[in-house]
Amino acid sequence: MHAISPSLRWIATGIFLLFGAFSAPNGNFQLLVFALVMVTVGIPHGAVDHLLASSTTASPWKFYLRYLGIMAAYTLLWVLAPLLALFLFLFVSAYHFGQMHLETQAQGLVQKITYSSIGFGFLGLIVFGDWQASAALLSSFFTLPDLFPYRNWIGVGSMLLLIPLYAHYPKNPRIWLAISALAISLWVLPLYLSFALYFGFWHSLPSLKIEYIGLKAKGNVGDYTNFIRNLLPFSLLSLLGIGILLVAGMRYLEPNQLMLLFFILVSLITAPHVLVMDTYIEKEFKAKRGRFVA
Ligand SMILES: CC1=C(/C=C/C(C)=C/C=C/C(C)=C/C=C/C=C(C)/C=C/C=C(C)/C=C/C2=C(C)CCCC2(C)C)C(C)(C)CCC1
Repeated sequence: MHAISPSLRWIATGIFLLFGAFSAPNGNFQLLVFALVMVTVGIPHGAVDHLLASSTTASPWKFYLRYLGIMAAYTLLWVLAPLLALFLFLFVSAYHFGQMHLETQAQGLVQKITYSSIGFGFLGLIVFGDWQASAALLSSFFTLPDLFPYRNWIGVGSMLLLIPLYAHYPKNPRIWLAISALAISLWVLPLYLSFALYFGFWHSLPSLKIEYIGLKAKGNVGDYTNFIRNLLPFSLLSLLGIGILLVAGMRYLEPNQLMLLFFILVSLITAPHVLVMDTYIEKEFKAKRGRFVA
């Protein structure tokens, strides 16, 4: 996995751009690619959180109670204050995305702001690159201001938020080119392809690589097959839970509302997952300088 994933990311980027060019109007095709990516790498990348946390948590039961407790609290927040829950989801996601690009220790506030800036940069390009689709999704539940006229400026702002990532690699044109190519791809692709490309190949796959290397070094998993076997139980459980709720929702909700429900359900597992990864990265990468996985 270590050797193949960098080139795999670029092959995926090329294929997604071809998909985008030839299938843009076909919403079903986009959704199929999106679903495939979520099922194969998106959801599974969080499914070994219990193994990653095993070195920092005294008892497994404490871990599961805390994990499920955070999910329950976040569900309550969506019910009581949906807008706050959405903003929190965006902030937490941005921090987590940025952190996984740099894999550095968060030395204080500046580093945490750096992570968030990078994450918001990529999220901004994904969400505002196809604002029509994003707005349709969000406005199925929230009242939105008309941001379409500002879309290009927000795109420029998102690129500026990526400056800390460029600055992290002074005089490294190869990495700068990689960041720029990814940013442009995310901006031009339709929403679901853009999100699937970034989340699947630039976040989940590199995260799985980090998880595999770390767990193998500690003897918690064996070869790839054993790692995949460890990913299966909680991936299947989560997919089953999400699947049941989406199928139940199909009776009452419009397609865009269902899609938003999907993101809401993902946000529930995102909250504890980000905490586990934060603790893990802080501990494991103390001595290392970060790197942009290109
Ligand atoms: C271990 C465990 C488990 C499992 C877990 C898992 C499986 C996890 C996963 C995790 C995950 C899987 C995570 C994820 C993350 C994600 C993210 C972070 C995302 C983000 C996104 C966003 C932010 C979006 C945005 C948007 C768009 C794109 C469009 C428009 C709209 C909106 C704005 C929403 C269980 C629970 C069973 C049990 C206990 C233990």
